[in-house]
Amino acid sequence: MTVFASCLGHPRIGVARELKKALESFWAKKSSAEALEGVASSLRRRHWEAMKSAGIDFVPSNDFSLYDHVLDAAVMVGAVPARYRGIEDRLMRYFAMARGLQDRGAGVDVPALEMTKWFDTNYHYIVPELEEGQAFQLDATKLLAELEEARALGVETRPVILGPVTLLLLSKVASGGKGEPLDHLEALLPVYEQLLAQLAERHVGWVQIDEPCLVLDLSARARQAYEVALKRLAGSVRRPKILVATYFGALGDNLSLVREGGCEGLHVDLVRAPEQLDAVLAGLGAETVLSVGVVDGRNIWRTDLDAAHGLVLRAVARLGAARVIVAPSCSLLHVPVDLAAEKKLDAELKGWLAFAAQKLDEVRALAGAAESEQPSGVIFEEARVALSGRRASPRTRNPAVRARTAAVTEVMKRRAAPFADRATKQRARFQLPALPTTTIGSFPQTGDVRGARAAWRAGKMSEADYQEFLQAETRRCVEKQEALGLDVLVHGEFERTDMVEYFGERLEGYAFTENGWVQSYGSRCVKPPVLFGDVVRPEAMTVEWSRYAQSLTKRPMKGMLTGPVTILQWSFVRDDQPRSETCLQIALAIRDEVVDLEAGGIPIIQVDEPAIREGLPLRRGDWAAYLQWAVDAFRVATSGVRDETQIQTHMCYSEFSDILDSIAALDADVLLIETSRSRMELLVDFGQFRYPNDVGPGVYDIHSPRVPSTEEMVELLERAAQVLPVERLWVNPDCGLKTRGWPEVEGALVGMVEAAKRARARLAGRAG
Ligand SMILES: Nc1nc2c(c(=O)[nH]1)N[C@@H](CNc1ccc(C(=O)N[C@@H](CCC(=O)N[C@@H](CCC(=O)N[C@@H](CCC(=O)O)C(=O)O)C(=O)O)C(=O)O)cc1)CN2
Ligand code: MET
Ligand SMILES: [Zn+2]
Repeated sequence: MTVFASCLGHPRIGVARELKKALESFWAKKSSAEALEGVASSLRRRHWEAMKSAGIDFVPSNDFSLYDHVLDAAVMVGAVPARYRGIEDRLMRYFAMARGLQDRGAGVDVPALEMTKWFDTNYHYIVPELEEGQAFQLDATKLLAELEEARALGVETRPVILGPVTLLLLSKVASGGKGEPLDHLEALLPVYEQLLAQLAERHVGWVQIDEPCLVLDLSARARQAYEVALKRLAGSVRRPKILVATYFGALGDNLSLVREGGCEGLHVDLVRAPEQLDAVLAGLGAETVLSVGVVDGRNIWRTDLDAAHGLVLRAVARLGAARVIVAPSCSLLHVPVDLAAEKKLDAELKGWLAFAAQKLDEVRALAGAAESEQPSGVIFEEARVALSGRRASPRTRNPAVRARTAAVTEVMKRRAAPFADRATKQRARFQLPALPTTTIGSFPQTGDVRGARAAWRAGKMSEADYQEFLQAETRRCVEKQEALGLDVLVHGEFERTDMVEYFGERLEGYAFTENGWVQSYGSRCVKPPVLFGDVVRPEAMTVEWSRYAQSLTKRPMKGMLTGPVTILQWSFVRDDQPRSETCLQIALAIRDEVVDLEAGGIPIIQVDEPAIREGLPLRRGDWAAYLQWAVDAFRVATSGVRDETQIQTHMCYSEFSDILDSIAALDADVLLIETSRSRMELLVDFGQFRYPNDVGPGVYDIHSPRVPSTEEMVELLERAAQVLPVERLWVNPDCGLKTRGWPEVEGALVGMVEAAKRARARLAGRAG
């Protein structure tokens, strides 16, 4: 009997971001739908063949997506809101849901569906929208086409389907609608039953039904939904075998739901939650197959194969080889494609890493060795050598850094004076008008900027020319902001590729990749830097740029840094010590930078923490511990400055009504947050909570090229002024402007400055 190897999902963007390029070229009308489909299909082929030749027995299909797999699932069940239904062309309709569609000539202007974070990852999914009386209808076109496409290549696949309960739990009810998404379960289930029947008709052996919501704290209602849904799926008359896939955490109490459900297989994440193995083995149905996720699908370290093997062996001992499948912990969507594409990483470090291709080899090796007590073979030997090398390496430990984190005191976590006193001094220093205007930091990363950087990297532009180019961009940006009449300026971040990658490149303890791209949303990718050792800041990272920018203007220039929690969250982080420890090391490096900026004459410093909400543990019971160290890290990073130096912070994805006390505990002088898409709903909570410091509620959405009207922005400011004191309000966009073009940015900012003026006049009576 052999143990099978499986993969829950392959990265889809392509090792050279082929999909990104094809999508953007199609959207820019530079290439046809056929060309896009051609690239997509050759990527699918390449990925299937890679998995096949790695010896993976359960190869997924329908894990590919042109934009997002949750959107694919919404389309598959017919959850297409009315405003898109008139769009005839399938592909146009799909992208309209993903990105909105504006065609002035044709008089079409439909906004996109909302987008939000996929669990605690930096991947974003499209939020399905359910209408009142939502009728579902199966549209299995994509799923079946991919199944047959793989078959034509001689690959038999296990299709991946987002499960019905997770689909509903991730959806929202269209605004103005009543009830909650789970109300639609009864209407939705027949679509899944039909789909299963169609797959049975096509002799599909297994399907993978993803139900990651099974690792969350579930309401009674959601538990009941699982009871109903899993039984209904399992009870379908004709269907393939079902593997229920869970990942990103432990099943906990929800395990019984799966057992009662009666599906043939369960996948569990033993990387995030190895401790759940015993409970799962004890609580599994008598014949259920267990897919053990023992290779980390969320990080890039080479697997400790002996430890992973230990877990597999325990499962085999209990269940027998026939009931065990070896797998990565989750879809490989969250890791880069292939380490072999990295030519510049040093050999030692490279030996510590595994990207998707290498992880598949690890899965295969673990499956092959599942029944031997003492696994041997090259890959096990190499893993042992690499791991012991990594454990012993002086590159990962720096005594000075450790001494410094151990010596962090309570005083280092506190500004010298309370906010009220700081605010008085800062007001006297800056003399800003009421409702001061500012931006979040980045200005458009145009083709020119990226092109210059690419040329410089390729050695086609000299260092001096590149620096001069960046200075000219910065100068132009400062001039524009002055002309627009903004009150607090920024330098524009032209020297940065990605905010986190930029800091990773300047800190010791970090490595960075050439091709380590991971999809963030749609065609947008990030290259998370690799944090492998203790973090040291060898020299100032941003001071020269900020000083240069400040030298160009009399208005206050904001220094622009990324906070420790976000740097941690958006990097691939070492797994050999607690994240809290690593975060504190980063915090100290940022603290030094903050202090250097102040010494360099920068009066206001923004320390962004957009990922603080994303890092929140999936289970509520784990929140307090996380929030404690995350808030502490931010405070360590920002408390080294004088009262007169203003600390701002920025957060997008601002669903933090339930962590407002922690947001307040950051004690930033000014908090610039995303609020425009929720029409300031969040601020009501801020008002009720009596959020003590200054707030800049974003007055326009930067995710769309649409230029908002001035009146719209005035209205939002008036709403904000109803719940918070006018004298503590700032005026700013929702987030940075790097993904936008200059024309729309200028249009929007002209309007924003004007909106602030009008709001000042209207609200003058109320300002203290
Ligand atoms: N890390 C991170 N996570 C985040 C965010 C973020 O800003 N950073 N924002 C939120 C939303 N997520 C986002 C993720 C990515 C991008 C984004 O714009 N990514 C860029 C890549 C940015 C980058 O690193 N670009 C490099 C490489 C650019 C490139 O492709 N160069 C071309 C040539 C340049 C040209 O001529 O176009 C090439 O090498 O072929 C650079 O600027 O140098 C993209 O996909 O397009 C935006 C938002 C949440 N998560
Ligand atoms: C994703 S938050 C971005 C903050 C950063 N300062 C910027 O403007 O781009
Ligand atoms: Zn942001």
